[in-house]
This record gives sequence, C-alpha cells and structure tokens, in this order.
Amino acid sequence: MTAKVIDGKAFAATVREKVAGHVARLKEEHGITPGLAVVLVGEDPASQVYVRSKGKQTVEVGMNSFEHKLEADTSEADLLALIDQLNNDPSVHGILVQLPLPGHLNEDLVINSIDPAKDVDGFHISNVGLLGTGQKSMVPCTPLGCLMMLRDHHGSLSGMNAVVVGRSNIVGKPMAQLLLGDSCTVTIAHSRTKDLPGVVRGADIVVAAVGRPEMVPGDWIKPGAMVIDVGINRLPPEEEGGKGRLVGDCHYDSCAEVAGAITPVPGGVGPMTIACLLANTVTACCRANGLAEPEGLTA
Ligand SMILES: Nc1nc2c(c(=O)[nH]1)N[C@@H](CN(C=O)c1ccc(C(=O)N[C@@H](CCC(=O)O)C(=O)O)cc1)CN2
Ligand SMILES: [Mg+2]
Repeated sequence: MTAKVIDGKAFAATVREKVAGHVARLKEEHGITPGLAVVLVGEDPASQVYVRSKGKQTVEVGMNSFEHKLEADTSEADLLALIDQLNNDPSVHGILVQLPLPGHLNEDLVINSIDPAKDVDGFHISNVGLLGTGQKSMVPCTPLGCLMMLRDHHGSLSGMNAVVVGRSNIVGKPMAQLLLGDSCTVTIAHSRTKDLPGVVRGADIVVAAVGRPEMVPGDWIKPGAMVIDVGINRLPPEEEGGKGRLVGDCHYDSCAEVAGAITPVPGGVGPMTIACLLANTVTACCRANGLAEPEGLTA
C-alpha cells in the first residue's frame, strides 16, 4: 500500500479562505475587525520566523495584527503588564505569547495571566479544563489542525483506536482529549511506555508528537492506518553551509509504504497550526461580540 499524502499546506489555504470570508462578513455586517496580538520575547530564530508568518497571514485574511517584540531580558512584571494591557484592549480579540519563553520567565504564570476568552492558543488552565470536560473552549491550534485533517480524510472517527505518542501540554494531552471527544478509544504513549511498537501497531490513528527525528518506523504502523506527524526536527547539516534536512517524528518513506494516509514534514501539520490560530481568533471575536460562531472552524 502507498499512503495518500494529506496536504496540510493546501488544506491550510482552504481554512484561511473560510476565515477571510468570516472576517469580511464581520466587517460588513457588524463593523468589527478581529485583532490578534502576538508577543515575542527574545530572539529565538525559529520563533521569529513563526511570529513573522503569523503576522503576515493575519493581515492577509483581513484581520488586525499587533506585534509586540520584547528584549530577551524583559522582566516578568513588564511582560505581565503588557498582557494586562492587551486583556483590556477591546480591539484585541486574541492574544498569543510565542513559546518557548526565555528561562527566567515562568511560562505557566504568563499563560494563565491571559484572559481565557482571548487565549487563542488554548493553553490557559481554564481552557484546558473546559476541553477536558467537553465544554466549549479555545482549542490548541496544532491538535485542532490534526483533528480537522483526520475528519476531512476519514469522516467520522467514532470507535477508532487512536494512539498519541507524546504527552506534552500543548500537543499530546489536548490531542488525546479531542480524539476522545470524537469517540475514539485513546491511548497516550510516551518514552516509558512498555512495548511501544506493539501499542502503535494496534492504532488506526497514530499521532506522533515526541520531538524525536524519525522515531516511528513503518513496521510499527498497522496497514491502512492514518499517520499524523507533528514532529519538526532539523537534522544536522550534511555539508558545510547546508541547513540540514527537516524530518518528522515518523520515518516518512517506510511509514508511507504501509499507512493509508500520512502527513508530510514539512507541509503537513505545521501550516495547519497557523491557519487554526486565525480560525481561533475569529471564533474568539464572535464570542466576545455575542455573534454566531463560524461553523467548521472549531472542534
Ligand atoms: N504560543 C505558541 N508557541 C508555539 C506554538 C504554538 O502553537 N503556540 N507552536 C510551535 C511553533 N509554531 C507556531 O507557533 C509553528 C511551528 C511550525 C510551523 C510550520 O509551518 N512549519 C513548517 C516548516 C517550517 C520550517 O521550514 O522550519 C511545516 O511544518 O511545514 C508553524 C508554526 C512552538 N511554539
Ligand atoms: Mg521558563
């Protein structure tokens, strides 16, 4: 079997088109322009790229983008003061603090200072609790993007065996909650899981989010399974001046031989993350204004 490649880049473009349609309607019918504030602390090169991309795509779908770039040695008090200001700014419907933060800042404290209604990353403890209890929440962007691709490929996921490899707060745990919400039988596997190959072999859906390059080989995959690869790992450059190849947490070629469908890296989950951020911002704006939420853009 050769897997169908799930094109996250193309799918993300369709999500952005839907978002742009909703933004246009909000402007025309209600005179409201959704606004997203992105806060970057420090100069991490990858974070700079992601933040630039978020700002650009926000403007492209017709929303207002507010970028706040702070020095790497910014104090916690100054960062919290900025978040407080954004929480109280009615033109800001979504707030995102780019992660990781420099080591002297307490990530939990910072995230939990964001107004949960504006927490478009869905990382605030209130949103985590709402998602875990099946209530309306802001849903973390990467898992939301994965869920959208799975539903688009397969339709109903009800009754399927899903294995999420990785237990992070930003991907693994919310992904498991979303799959449970779609009536999958969910296992969260991790570095201490006994017989990880055997556990993964039982899965109709594999979501790999461990951050270990090409860790999942094709012979762990059940024939026909859907493989969603969240990993973005850059291999050491082979030649001088080279950037190093980007690979996922799955060994793509061997997994693609066995799977029914697979997301590539790059061009799979990554682009969906930013598209879902834009979707969450429109959703937050509609909720803040007591308007009907856009359909198909939330879990
Ligand atoms: N506050 C947040 N911080 C971080 C998040 C997040 O969702 N919220 N996720 C990641 C980084 N991230 C967005 O912030 C992100 C990562 C990767 C991509 C992406 O499109 N990747 C491309 C490849 C890019 C490359 O060439 O390096 C792909 O997969 O095709 C988008 C967004 C951590 N921090
Ligand atoms: Mg820290």
